[in-house]
This record gives sequence, C-alpha cells and structure tokens, in this order.
Amino acid sequence: MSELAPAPQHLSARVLGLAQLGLIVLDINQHIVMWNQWMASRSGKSAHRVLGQDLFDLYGELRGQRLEQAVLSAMQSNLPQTLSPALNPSPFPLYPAGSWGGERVEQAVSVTPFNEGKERYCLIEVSDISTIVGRERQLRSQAEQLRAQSYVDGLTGIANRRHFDVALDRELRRAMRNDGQLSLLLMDIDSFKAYNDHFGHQQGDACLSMVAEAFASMLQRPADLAARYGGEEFAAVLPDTSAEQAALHAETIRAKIASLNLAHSPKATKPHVTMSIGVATFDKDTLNDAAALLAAADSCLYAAKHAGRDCVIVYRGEQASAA
Ligand SMILES: Nc1nc2c(ncn2[C@@H]2O[C@H](COP(=O)(O)OP(=O)(O)OP(=O)(O)O)[C@@H](O)[C@H]2O)c(=O)[nH]1
Repeated sequence: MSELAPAPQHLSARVLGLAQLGLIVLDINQHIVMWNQWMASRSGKSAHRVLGQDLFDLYGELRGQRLEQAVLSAMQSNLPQTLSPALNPSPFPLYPAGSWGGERVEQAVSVTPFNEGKERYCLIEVSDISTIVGRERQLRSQAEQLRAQSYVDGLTGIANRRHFDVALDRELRRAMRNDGQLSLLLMDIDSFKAYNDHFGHQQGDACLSMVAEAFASMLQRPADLAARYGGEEFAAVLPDTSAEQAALHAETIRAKIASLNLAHSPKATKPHVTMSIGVATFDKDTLNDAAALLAAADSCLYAAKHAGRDCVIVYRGEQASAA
C-alpha cells in the first residue's frame, strides 16, 4: 500500500486563501502568525499588516472580553473553547467583503489550541452566520406576528374568542388566588338578523365593526378586555370590578351604543341599533369557573332580550335583576 504524500505547501496556502471562514493562528504570546484571505477581506487588514501583532492590541475592544479569556484558557488547558453567538455577538469588527461600514458580520467563533514541535498555538475560526441569524430573526418576528393575529378578531380588530378564553381563565385564577373581584359582560346586538336582512351582510359587518370600536373604547383599564365572543355577540372581562361597578359600566356601554344612532331595520324594536347586556360577577363559592360565570351572564343576556332588549340585567344568585 502506498503512503499518502503530504500536501505541498503551495496547495495548503491556496486552500487557506479559498476557505470560506476566518482563520487566525496566535502563538503563545497571542501574536498573530497566520491571517487568511477571508479575514483580510472582511477586516480591511491584510496579513502583511497584522502578522506579528498582538491580536488584543490590534483589536483593543476584545481586551477583557470572552474571546481573550477563551484564548488564555485554551492555551493553558489545551482544550478547545466555543463562544456562544448569543452571549458574544459579532466580537470582531468584520464587514461583508467589499462593503466597508454598515452592519457587522454575525459571527460564530471557536478557539482550538494545538502544539507544533515545542510551540503552543491557538487557532481561531470565525464563521459568518449572518444569514442564519437573519433567518432566525425573520422566523421569530413572523411567529410573533402570527401569535398576535391568532388573538385578534379579523373583522373588528378587537380580541377574539381564543384571547377572551385565555384572559377569562387567567383573571379567574387571579381572583381565586387573591380573593379578588372580577366581572363579566356578555352583550348581543338586538335584532341583528333583521339588520342583515334589511341592509345586507356587508353593511352588517360594518355595523359590527362600529359597535366593537365604540364598546372597546369604553374599557379604560389596561387589564380590561373587550372581545368578540362570536357572531354579533361581544364580551368584556373586567378584573377588580364589583357587580355594582360592572352594572354601571354595562349601562354606560349600552347608552353609548344607542347614542351612535345607527339606523336599524324597521322590523327592529328601536329605530337605531341597540345592545342587550348580561352581567355576572365572580363568587368564590358559586361562580368560580369560566363555565359557571358564562352561563350566569348568558342567562342574564337571555333575560334582557325577554325584558324588551336595549337593557342591562345583572346576575344576583338564581334571580337575575335589571340594572
Ligand atoms: N353581517 C354579519 N352578520 C352576522 C355575523 N355573525 C352573525 N351574524 C348574524 O347575526 C344574526 C343573529 O341573529 P339571531 O341570533 O337570530 O338574533 P337577533 O336577530 O340579533 O335577535 P336577538 O338577539 O333576539 O335580538 C344572524 O342573522 C347572523 O347571520 C357577522 O360576522 N356578520
């Protein structure tokens, strides 16, 4: 079997010149003994200029940083070191080849000690991970956008049912923990079928958007949540709000919707668009989960419809009463 001959020196030099990553070799004194073409074209410093210089004199900003510690530790322990790109983003001032200034190349850096004869050296490899980092950022921002969209109702722009469910569950648990107060409003546009039949579905959609906007603008506290519960139904989660306060709030919302004076179908009870509202308040013994609270608010909403619509009914035990 024939032995493989070592690569001739000119071949190694050519390969170093073609390498698509930065290669730096330091001697035991941290002086640069090798600096390949990739480093030269991204740093603006030719090998001729940097050979023999202390790397950390050349780049003062690296002094005392993780890279210097990694080099020292690699030289002492003879163990390779990898710098986390998240903790050490872009340590070298390197820029895309041919474009001076602008954004630094994102870098992944590893440090490998080695011995050659009696001498100890350290190889620093610098990879350009800008594309990967850019793609990661894009994916993260797309995921963030999707997450935000998945919580917003497409027609009205207020919170959707999923958001409502999450918020109600969170606030119920908070109320349980703190023995706090929490109220829920369920509201429904009156005779909306007649509205659609009279004005058409498209105008029906526009009406829903106007009502949603007006209703959401009435909720002032940051923790309050205005949501589209489904179809022509809306809901509000009101933390730290007693039954009396919620009843007042609901009455203000009802009056606000009526005051929009949106023309209704001649078949509706009133000449303008109105809303019926059911109110239920957390009670740690009886109304202490989402299903019970929703059922109580819904029974009040049903009672409001039966009481002639355009009114507020508050849940008071088994017997709902007008606000
Ligand atoms: N335009 C439009 N209409 C919707 C939407 N979602 C639900 N609706 C309509 O809302 C109407 C609700 O009708 P009903 O549940 O019969 O109730 P109502 O006519 O509002 O009568 P009351 O609730 O008893 O006052 C139906 O005609 C649905 O088609 C929507 O996204 N856009």
